Amino acid sequence: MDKLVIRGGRRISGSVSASGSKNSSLPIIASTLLSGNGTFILHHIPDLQDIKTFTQLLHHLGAETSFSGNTLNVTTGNVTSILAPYELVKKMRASIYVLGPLLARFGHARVSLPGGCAFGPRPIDLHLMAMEKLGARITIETGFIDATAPGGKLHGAHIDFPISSVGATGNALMAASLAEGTTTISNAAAEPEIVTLCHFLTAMGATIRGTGTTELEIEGSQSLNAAEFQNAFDRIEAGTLLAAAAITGGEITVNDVEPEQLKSVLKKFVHAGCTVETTENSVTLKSSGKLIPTDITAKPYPAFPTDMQAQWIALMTQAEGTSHITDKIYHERFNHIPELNRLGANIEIRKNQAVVHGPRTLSGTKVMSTDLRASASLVLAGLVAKGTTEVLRVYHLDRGYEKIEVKLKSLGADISRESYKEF
Ligand SMILES: CC(=O)N[C@H]1[C@@H](OP(=O)(O)OP(=O)(O)OC[C@H]2O[C@@H](n3ccc(=O)[nH]c3=O)[C@H](O)[C@@H]2O)O[C@H](CO)[C@@H](O)[C@@H]1O
Ligand SMILES: C=C(OP(=O)(O)O)C(=O)O
Repeated sequence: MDKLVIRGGRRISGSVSASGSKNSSLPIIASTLLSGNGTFILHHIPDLQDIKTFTQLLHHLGAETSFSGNTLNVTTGNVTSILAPYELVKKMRASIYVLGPLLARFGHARVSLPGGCAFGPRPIDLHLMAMEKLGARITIETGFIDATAPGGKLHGAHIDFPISSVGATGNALMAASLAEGTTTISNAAAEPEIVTLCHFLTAMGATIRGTGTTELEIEGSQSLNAAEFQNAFDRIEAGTLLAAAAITGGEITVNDVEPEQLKSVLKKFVHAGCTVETTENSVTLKSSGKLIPTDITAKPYPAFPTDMQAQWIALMTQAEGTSHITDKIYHERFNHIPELNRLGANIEIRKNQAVVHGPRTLSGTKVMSTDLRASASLVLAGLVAKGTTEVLRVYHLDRGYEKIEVKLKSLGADISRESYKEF
C-alpha cells in the first residue's frame, strides 16, 4: 500500500493546472453506453483510480477502451452484457450511473446494489424512482437491482425530485435522452458536472432544454451517436489546491479553470482574509498570513460544495477564532475530524456541524481516513503541521486527485509517496 509522507512547514507557491473533473468524467463515460455507433474520443479525462474502475466496468459489459495522455477512447458497439457485478460496483458508488444508459439502450439492466459508504447513508431510491417514472419495472433481489423496460423502451415522463441529487439527475438525463417522448425533470441538480453531462449528451445528439437550471426538458432521441468531447476542469481539486496555499501562507495560481464555478468557495477564501484574483481561466490566491474564522454551510450548487467541507475544516484549524462548518447534504461526513484532532486540532462535532477552535499548532503523526476528501483534509493539515505527517491508505486520494504529490511538490511542498505494509 502507498502512503504520503509530508514534512510540514513549507509555503505552497507557484502555478499549476487543474486536472479534468472526476465527477463529470464518470457520467460522461457511462453515457457512452447509450450509443452503439462509432468511437467516442474524450479529452481531459483525469488519470484516476475511479476512471480505471469505470473503464473496467465498461470492459466487463463488452466495450473497448484505450487511455493515453488524458484522452479516453471508448467503443460501445459490442456491448452485450447488461450486468454490473458487485466486485466492481463495490469499489465505486458511481457505478450506479450505468443503470440509466443500459436500461434505455437494451431495455434491461442488472446492477449490484452499491455497498455501504464511509460517510453515512447514501441511498439510491431517487435513481430507482426516476427509472420507474420512465416506465421501468424494478425488483431488488440477492443484492441486485433488476430493471426492465416493458416492450424494451423507456417512455418520457415528469420526474419531480423531492431533494436535489446529482447522481439521480444524471441517471434520469441519460435514460430520458434515449426514451420515447419528452421528459421533464423538476428540482434537477444544477451542479457544473450535470451541466457538462448535458453538453456531452447534446454533442451525442440529445435535445435538452434548461441546461444549468433546476428544470430540465429532454426530448428522447431514437438513437445517439459517438462524439468527441472536452471534459471540464475539476473544481474540487482546484479548491483543494487553493486551500493548500491558504493554509501554508502561500500564493498560488490555478490555471485552466472556470472561476464562475468556484464562486462560492472563492467568496469564502476572501472572507477568510485571502486576496483572490481571477481571469477568464485562472484563479490566483494570496494569503495575508492570517486566517479569519469563516463559517460555511455545504448545500447544493451554487452554494459551498460538500466535497470541499473537509478541506475547509482543515483550513479553519489555523484561523484565529472559532468557525462553524455545517453539512446539509451529508450529515455524517466528518471522518476527518478525529484524525485532525489527533494532529492537534480542536474540533467538536455537533450533529451536522463541526465547530473548529483555532488557531492550533498541529504536529505530524500517522493519520488515515476512509474517504477521499477526508484524506485530502489530512494532506492539507500535514502541509502546515510541525514535523512529519504520514497519510496512510493513499488509495482513497488516488480515487480523486491526479498526481497530487507531484503537483504539491512542484508548488514547494516536501511530500513523497512511499509504499508500506499494513499489519
Ligand atoms: C460521483 C459523484 O459525482 N459524486 C458526487 C455526487 O454524489 P451523489 O450523486 O451520490 O450525491 P447526491 O447529489 O445524489 O446526494 C445528495 C443527497 O441526496 C441524497 N440521496 C441521493 C440519491 C438518492 O437516491 N437518495 C437520496 O436520498 C443523498 O443521501 C444526499 O444527502 O454528489 C455529491 C453531492 O454534491 C458529492 O458529494 C459527490 O462527490
Ligand atoms: C464523495 C465523492 O465521490 P463519490 O460520490 O464517487 O464517492 C467525492 O468526489 O468527494
